[in-house]
Amino acid sequence: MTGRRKLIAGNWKMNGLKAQLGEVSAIGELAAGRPDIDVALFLPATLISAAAPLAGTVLVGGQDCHQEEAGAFTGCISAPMLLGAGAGGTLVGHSERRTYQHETNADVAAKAARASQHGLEVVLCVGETLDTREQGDEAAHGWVVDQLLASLPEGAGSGWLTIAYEPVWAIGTGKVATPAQIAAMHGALRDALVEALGADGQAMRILYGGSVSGDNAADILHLDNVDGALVGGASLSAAKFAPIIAAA
Ligand SMILES: O=C(CO)COP(=O)(O)O
Repeated sequence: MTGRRKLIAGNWKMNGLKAQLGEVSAIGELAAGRPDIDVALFLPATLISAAAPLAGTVLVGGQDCHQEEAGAFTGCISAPMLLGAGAGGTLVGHSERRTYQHETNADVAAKAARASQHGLEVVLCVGETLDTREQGDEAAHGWVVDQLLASLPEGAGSGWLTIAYEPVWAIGTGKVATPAQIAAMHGALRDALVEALGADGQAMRILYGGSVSGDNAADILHLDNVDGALVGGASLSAAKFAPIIAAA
């Protein structure tokens, strides 16, 4: 036993209208049946205030927050706004934001620090592209460890921060990393966290994400140093999310 509670988290990305709120209630019911694990849903900001009262014990979060407290940043959402809408957490550094919004490691660290100042739980995402993976496992480990260390906020702590390893080539592609690839990367990330944070690095959760489904969840969730999953497509419906929660 590691002492780390499993976290099964869904990321709805740019999906979800009010008509889908029934899925949040249904996922809340699934979570009520598993008090031994944590369940979270990272929803579009437009749904947070309506979803929070329906979610039961599920932590409802945003998918990004701006590093500044407030100001002239049209279209952006601040940590206090997420909190005010009823969120208990946020993702930062998802590869889609690193790619399409050009977020840097320094941005990601600043976003995480700001979110934690406001008491939000944070899931910080890292992961390599196919080009990097094709340079070999050692190169991929080194690259992702460097990305993690450069994205870690000041005062990183296992009480509020979770890491998610999401290989970019496995996101939305149906190409899940092999159990051996996942175990090796999570081991490398664990070693880096322990070196950077000591005992707290041992206590910090590391999730896997990338084409997780009911079919592969059990094989992934029982690997050493895999403390849960960050699930995209299969979190959009309670029916598809249920077997992943059951596998935890
Ligand atoms: O990016 C992901 C979760 O943040 C993974 O998405 P998929 O599960 O759809 O591959």
